[in-house]
Amino acid sequence: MQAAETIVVVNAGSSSIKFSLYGEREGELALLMKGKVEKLYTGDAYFVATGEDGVSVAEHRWQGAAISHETAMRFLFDFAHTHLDGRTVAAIGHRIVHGGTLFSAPVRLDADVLAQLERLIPLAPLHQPHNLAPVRSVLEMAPEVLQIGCFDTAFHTAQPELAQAFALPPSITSLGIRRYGFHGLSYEYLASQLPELDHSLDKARVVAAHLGNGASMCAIHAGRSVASTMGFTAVDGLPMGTRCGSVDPGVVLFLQSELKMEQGEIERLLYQQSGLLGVSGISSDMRTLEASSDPRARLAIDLFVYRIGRELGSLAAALGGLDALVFTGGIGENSARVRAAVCRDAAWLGVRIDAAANESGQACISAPDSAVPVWVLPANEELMIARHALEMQRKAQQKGGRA
Ligand SMILES: Nc1ncnc2c1ncn2[C@@H]1O[C@H](COP(=O)(O)OP(=O)(O)O)[C@@H](O)[C@H]1O
Ligand SMILES: CC(=O)OP(=O)(O)O
Ligand SMILES: [Mg+2]
Repeated sequence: MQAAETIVVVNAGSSSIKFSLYGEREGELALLMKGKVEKLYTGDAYFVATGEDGVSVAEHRWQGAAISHETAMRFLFDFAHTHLDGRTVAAIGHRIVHGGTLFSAPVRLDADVLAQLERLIPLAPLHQPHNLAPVRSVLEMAPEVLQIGCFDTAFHTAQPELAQAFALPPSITSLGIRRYGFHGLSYEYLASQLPELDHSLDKARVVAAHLGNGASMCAIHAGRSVASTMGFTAVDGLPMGTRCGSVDPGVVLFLQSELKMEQGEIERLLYQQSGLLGVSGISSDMRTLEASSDPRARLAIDLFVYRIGRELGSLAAALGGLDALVFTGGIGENSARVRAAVCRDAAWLGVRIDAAANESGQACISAPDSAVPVWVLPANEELMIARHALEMQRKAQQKGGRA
């Protein structure tokens, strides 16, 4: 990458869109600017961008109007475009939630790849359409721009066969109906950071909890994914902001056969009307629930914590032990209450936290006598995407140079 070039990163989550601009300094990626639109669809969305010194450079609020991914994306593209500071775009790195069976590593996004990824929209309806829409817009407006897709599923392709399998006949499994796992860019980033915090963690058995609007947990052994709570789709596993997490598949059959619900209604129920929102009837947002004295808000948080505890036991079993526990994501990074409750329930694993360190937001929140160190690390899917995009851009340049 040249000094006057930048890598643009776009990360469309279910309730937020994040973007970053990276330059290169002395061979290393350097963050120039980042921003995000949060609380999409709530009527309370806001945008904030910060410069390389972390100081706010712009803010915007959409009071009253429920902002969609499309509106937020258009706003962010305009914003990024006017803040390129004369730099040209070396590559755009996109987070793509589902890579299916075809994509297990970053890939150049062209019309053919895009068509293959669009077929996966039903497997990630809250994400894939919003991940792909900006790719298509750029392909139409500026087809010469290098666009790189980085997949949430890719990190989990290292999992053993058993961890990826459903107990279904091979005729079904062979269609790609198996467990994939998501939030892989976040876990890949954590796996790259942990040995920097403590070098003994490079071989460790770690359970990482990415708790955001989408929430999952991952068992990581020596930096590789071993098991995850999410499966074929990102609706599996933990309850989330609006997603139900694991339910007995018999529930879906019952909704269909006895309640006569249509496929679209069932999808809306499981993806958009369940989880924290469905249980509380109040909000999908943990901040709102924590501020509420309504017993239904309490119940939603309790169920969230209970299910994290159950999955922690299951993932520790998949690892054959537990050497570290890590929290990340909007809730994992910011909710001392959720972390304290999860760690209280994990006392049987020897987990003990330092209440003051937890409340004050330290990186290491375990007590000195905890059998398992507990870390809180900010998610940085954008940096992971930028690393992949830079590597792909260098390869493309070498290839171009040889041609
Ligand atoms: N200070 C906080 N305390 C508790 N929860 C928080 C706090 N800040 C953010 N959150 C929660 O984080 C969640 C959003 O997580 P985030 O990772 O940003 O979302 P996404 O999955 O869309 O990327 C919301 O439930 C929000 O309430
Ligand atoms: C996969 C997923 O649930 O992503 P997010 O947390 O960004 O919604
Ligand atoms: Mg996210």
